[in-house]
Amino acid sequence: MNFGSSLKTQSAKKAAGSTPSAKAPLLSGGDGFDRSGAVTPVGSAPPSGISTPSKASTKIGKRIDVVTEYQKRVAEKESLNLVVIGHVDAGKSTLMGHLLYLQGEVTEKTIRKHERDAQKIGKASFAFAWVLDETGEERARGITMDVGVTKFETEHRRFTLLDAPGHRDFIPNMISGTAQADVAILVVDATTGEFESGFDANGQTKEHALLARSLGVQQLVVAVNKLDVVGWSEARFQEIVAKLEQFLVKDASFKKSSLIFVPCSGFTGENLVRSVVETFAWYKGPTLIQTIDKLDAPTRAVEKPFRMSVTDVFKGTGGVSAAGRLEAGHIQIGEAIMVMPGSEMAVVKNMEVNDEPTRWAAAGDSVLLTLSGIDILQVSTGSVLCARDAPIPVTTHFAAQIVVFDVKIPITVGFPIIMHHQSHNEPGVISKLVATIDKGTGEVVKKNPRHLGKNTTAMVEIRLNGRAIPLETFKDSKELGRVMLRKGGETVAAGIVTKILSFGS
Ligand SMILES: Nc1nc2c(ncn2[C@@H]2O[C@H](COP(=O)(O)OP(=O)(O)OP(=O)(O)O)[C@@H](O)[C@H]2O)c(=O)[nH]1
Repeated sequence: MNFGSSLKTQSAKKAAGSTPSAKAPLLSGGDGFDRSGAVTPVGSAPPSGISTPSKASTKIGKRIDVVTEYQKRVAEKESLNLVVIGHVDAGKSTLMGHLLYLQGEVTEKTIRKHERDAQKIGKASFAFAWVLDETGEERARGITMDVGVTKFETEHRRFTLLDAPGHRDFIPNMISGTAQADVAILVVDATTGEFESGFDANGQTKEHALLARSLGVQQLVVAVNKLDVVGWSEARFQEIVAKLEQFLVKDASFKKSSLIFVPCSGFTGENLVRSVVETFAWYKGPTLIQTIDKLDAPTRAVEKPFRMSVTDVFKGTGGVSAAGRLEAGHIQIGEAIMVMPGSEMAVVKNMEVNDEPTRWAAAGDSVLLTLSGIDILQVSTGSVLCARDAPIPVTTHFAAQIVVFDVKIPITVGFPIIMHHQSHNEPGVISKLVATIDKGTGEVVKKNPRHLGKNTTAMVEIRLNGRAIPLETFKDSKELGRVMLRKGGETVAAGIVTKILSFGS
């Protein structure tokens, strides 16, 4: 069984660093889910030891009208979750580390220290990447493994930045990170031969772009990076734009109007915040920072029942700390919530959004909650925290509409898969091929097909082999109703959940 990745905010990293063995999956020796069978009926009183909102031991204060507060906050500045994706070594961490430095989020002193330390281990060129690649192993290997989470602001937007790993071994982490994102920067290396190897069948450029689109990312900024290596060549930039645009529009279904190509160098900093190199004068468009400052924030499901998918759990001061993103609804200190699977109750004792203490959070926010009245074994990466009167369904059997990727072997009944959903990845099978569908009209082309080939859209049923996981239909939740199907380290299909066929607890 695999638990997928954990996304770590800076506070989560600090706390997890101080108690490394406290992460739920490690402590539980399994999945961390309660298998005692203890199920609390919806709407009933929480088990003893758990405070209801009115009796909570924590200082609750006045109840906040979160929807009004949220609207005020949005009017001031929109918040967006931004994931940085792309082939291994395309320069994702360097680009974003440099951008954070130029935006004043990282001090000169820190960069100089990274430069000295990186030089000592023969990796001088990684100084900016170390802003985001914080672990010893990531620095020693010169690759991102976990998804680094940090925050920064532009003139009109607040960003939560997710730096995804490019190496194919860490695609589950990349999926987990991208599932949290509203918009993406796809970084490609313009170096001769490097763009091509990232773009070919074994490269991650195409797979990351397809995954991002399938996970709901609609706006994509393509950073055509390392242009310093090719003498700021306009011809090279245009060549890459032409190849990528065709793929992104035709195969990955991005709207042409939602794609923006920005030439730059993450290493020299050219065109991140400003443009100074004379040989680059052919480019008259916006800088990277101007581009992302104009990205649109999606409409958030603030008024739907509360849902938060947990990406990291650790023992914090004063309770169990759960990091993740609010997919829907809102939450405030003192409120009781339900953890699914397991139907365990807990009370929100404290919270942080983007490392700042706060009293409330709403859909779209990356949050760190401190929960009281619950054991760490009952919450794990992949759990969904819910409104206690509207818990998320938990299932091992569901129907989905899928799009088949570039598969070598056609999909047949019994086809084994690893299903990725948020931070979960669970083994299962495609248990039924219901029908093939016309992608354009949605009409059934063929009932009970015997196999599904490349680019087919189809209705299928999926059965998980093990535990039940929290899942919603796409109709109920655009965020929690998407799945990715992988096999042998390759993505074979992406889909949306259309019907839950069995219910667990
Ligand atoms: N010349 C040049 N080198 C760059 C540029 N951007 C990154 N590099 C170098 O490329 C190497 C890889 O950079 P990273 O930022 O670690 O790449 P990454 O895409 O984050 O790598 P993964 O997360 O492991 O996939 C480092 O040696 C960087 O210094 C650039 O714009 N120009």
